[in-house]
Amino acid sequence: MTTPAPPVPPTGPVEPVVSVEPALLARSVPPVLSVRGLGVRFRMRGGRHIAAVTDAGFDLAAGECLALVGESGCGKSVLASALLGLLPGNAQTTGSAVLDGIDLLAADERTLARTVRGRRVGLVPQSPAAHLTPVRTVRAQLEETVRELTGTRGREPHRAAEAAADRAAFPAGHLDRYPHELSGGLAQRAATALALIGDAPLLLADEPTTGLDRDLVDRTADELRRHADEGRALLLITHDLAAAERIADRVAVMYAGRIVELTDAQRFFGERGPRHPYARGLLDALPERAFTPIPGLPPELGELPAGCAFAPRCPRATDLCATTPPFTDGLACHHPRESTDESPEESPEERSDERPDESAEETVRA
Ligand SMILES: Nc1ncnc2c1ncn2[C@@H]1O[C@H](COP(=O)(O)OP(=O)(O)OP(=O)(O)O)[C@@H](O)[C@H]1O
Repeated sequence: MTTPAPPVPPTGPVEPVVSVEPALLARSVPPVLSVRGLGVRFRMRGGRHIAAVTDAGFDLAAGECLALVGESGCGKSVLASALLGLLPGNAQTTGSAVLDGIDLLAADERTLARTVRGRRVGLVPQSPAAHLTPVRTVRAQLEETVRELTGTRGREPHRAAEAAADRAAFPAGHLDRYPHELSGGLAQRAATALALIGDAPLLLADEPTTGLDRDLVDRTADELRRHADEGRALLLITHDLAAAERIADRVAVMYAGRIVELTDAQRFFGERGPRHPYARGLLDALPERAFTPIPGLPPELGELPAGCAFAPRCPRATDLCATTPPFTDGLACHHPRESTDESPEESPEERSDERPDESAEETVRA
């Protein structure tokens, strides 16, 4: 049985901690993580394949938060699992993901277990209850992780465990509880504390704010942002666009296994907005914006249509969309929108004439 979440001390209004500077700074230093042409396919019975991730590429620098957003089932968690070497046996990967000189896709299990997970890459998992060891208290798990990662003994693991719990807004009074005695929100915070404890240079946070109320969402998001501000890289996988807006420097939008747009968070959430019609649709679907859902459903990843997978739902689709748009200038779309561009009838040539010079923006593919 789970116990209800205890009252958490009010944190008061917290100012958003996002700024443009980290993104600009991030691009001037070598990336912590460099992903190129990442693909994950699952072999299924009868020779079928599910293309969960296709040709994903991005760099992530120290001090930077990249939010990976997109509808359920588009491949976000599979991408994170690939980076940690946690894919099931029926998965095949292509491409590379280099962190600190190690290609995470090619590394053997021993390397991943001993030098990557927890030490170089911390994970806030999507299902914290499954991630926590059921027969150990939260404190025991935190202290054990400190001992394992740092080799410290004596009082230090005790101190570090309590500090990590505090950073993740996990109440000290609950540290001696077992996972089954925690609410979903508390289990989430315990898993966040575990992920923060190793101070890994790369933190993957897969839906870290699920099950939290808005105050705790903000507090957790700000703690993750602080992790980045201290010089680490943060990949935030989330449905929560408000959390992404609060802390992300850049936003990568995924649709049917592909990153279709990668842009500055300021542009994405600001007046200019994203250029991909799907990314626009995600924002327009928000209750605080137009509250207009995107018509239709995403395709089955085992039966992707030829060309642009979003075309069947896209108001701007033309015959050209039967071919896969290349990913250039942070975008994979034959008919992108600009902030001043409201007319779907306008020709792509006319629109490209109006396009502002974005040569400074990162091109994802190598
Ligand atoms: N072991 C597996 N075998 C076959 N298909 C899988 C396997 N694991 C995941 N998939 C498929 O890969 C696709 C992407 O799943 P993924 O969990 O990455 O989506 P997501 O974007 O993280 O969604 P959500 O936001 O709901 O977590 C889904 O269609 C899922 O069914």
